[in-house]
Amino acid sequence: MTLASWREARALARTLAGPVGVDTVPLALGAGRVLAADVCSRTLVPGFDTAAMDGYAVAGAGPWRVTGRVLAGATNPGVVTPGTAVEIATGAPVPDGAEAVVPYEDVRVDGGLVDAPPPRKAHIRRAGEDLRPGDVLATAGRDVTPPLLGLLAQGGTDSLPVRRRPAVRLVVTGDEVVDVGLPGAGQVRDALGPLVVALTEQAGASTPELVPVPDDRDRLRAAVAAAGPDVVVVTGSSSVGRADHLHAVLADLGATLHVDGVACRPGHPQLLAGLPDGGWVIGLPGNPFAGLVGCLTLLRPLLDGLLGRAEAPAVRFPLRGGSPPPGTVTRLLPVRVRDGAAVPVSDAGPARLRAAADADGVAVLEPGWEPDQPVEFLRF
Ligand SMILES: Nc1nc2c(c(=O)[nH]1)N[C@H]1C(S)=C(S)[C@@H](COP(=O)(O)OP(=O)(O)OC[C@H]3O[C@@H](n4cnc5c(N)ncnc54)[C@H](O)[C@@H]3O)O[C@H]1N2
Ligand code: MOO
Repeated sequence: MTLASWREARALARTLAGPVGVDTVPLALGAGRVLAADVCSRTLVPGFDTAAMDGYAVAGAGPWRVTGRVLAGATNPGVVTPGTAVEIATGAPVPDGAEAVVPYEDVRVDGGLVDAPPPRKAHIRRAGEDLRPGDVLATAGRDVTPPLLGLLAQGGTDSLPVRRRPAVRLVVTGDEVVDVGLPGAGQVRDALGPLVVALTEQAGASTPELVPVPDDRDRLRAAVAAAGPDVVVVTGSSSVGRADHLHAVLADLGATLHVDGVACRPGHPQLLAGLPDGGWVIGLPGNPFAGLVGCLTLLRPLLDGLLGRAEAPAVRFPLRGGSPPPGTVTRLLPVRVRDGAAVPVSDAGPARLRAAADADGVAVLEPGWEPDQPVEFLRF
């Protein structure tokens, strides 16, 4: 199989998987989920003509005789006629006939009369000026954000149709990999476990089940084949070394390789395969920054597809620095975003995470990119 270009690999990961099923959750638990259907307003907002200031609801020109008071929550705000006013609170329904609310700061009070120059602004929010029944508030595929939750509440929503969180198993391979404390002779601390778990949760999937596996073909096969998850992510074991068993295991399981190596630096030994039972397998290179690149290239787009997430337009910045990638290779470069430009963070070897940890995301330098051209930016 020839190496896929970075963009082809990413597009394939995005489009191969159809969306998972739908959960219905209470509105308050909707943040961070992906909408599975359009949501419409069920009501007028504001629900009634509403005072936007504390002051006096008036009709005609002043002075006005004050005939009453109406506070928020009132159900019968009464009436004003030319020459009369009702004292009113922000959020209260305005009396029939009111043409404007004059804020306290603008009136002179003289006995039972208030006076002010002709109001220049009505300070009345009209019924339905924000939302009307049937207005589409959010479309399927949108991420539910805190402000969207507030808007949906205004529109009378109580529960939300969202995509089920995809289930992920994270298989961390390597005889030398330890998951706590300080590594002993020949050992290395697992850097990909925490990184992939966090990235998976951030993408909207369930917290992955983490399965450490030694460099053993049978143990790896069992961990990949065990039923349950939508996606199995395997770290390490993706290359051609004697202890790299993932290709052999995928062949044993009758998997279809959709991506087997990507023309990018770092992270070329990454793969995406489909299991006969419909599950997906992603192989990430063991070198930690290369593994992170694999997450951005294959894992995050695959989860986006499973979640039915609408594709966000690419974010591009001019790049201050960086050198063109060789030939048909795409280079992924940790960058900070400063003053509208992407600035490389130096010293980003495939095994090193320092630059990525100090960066806001990666810049994508595609084949043919030349200095000072804009680059796509992928935020962490
Ligand atoms: N003959 C070739 N050798 C290698 C090639 C190649 O094309 N031909 N590619 C190199 C590249 S590039 C990478 S990346 C690695 C990928 O190897 P694997 O995915 O098989 O991973 P390992 O060999 O198991 O480990 C590589 C490296 O990363 C360390 N590692 C592994 N897992 C973790 C972890 N969870 N946390 C932190 N560090 C980890 C491991 O100890 C090794 O140092 O292959 C190259 N070789
Ligand atoms: O590309 Mo490897 O994935 O450099 O570390």
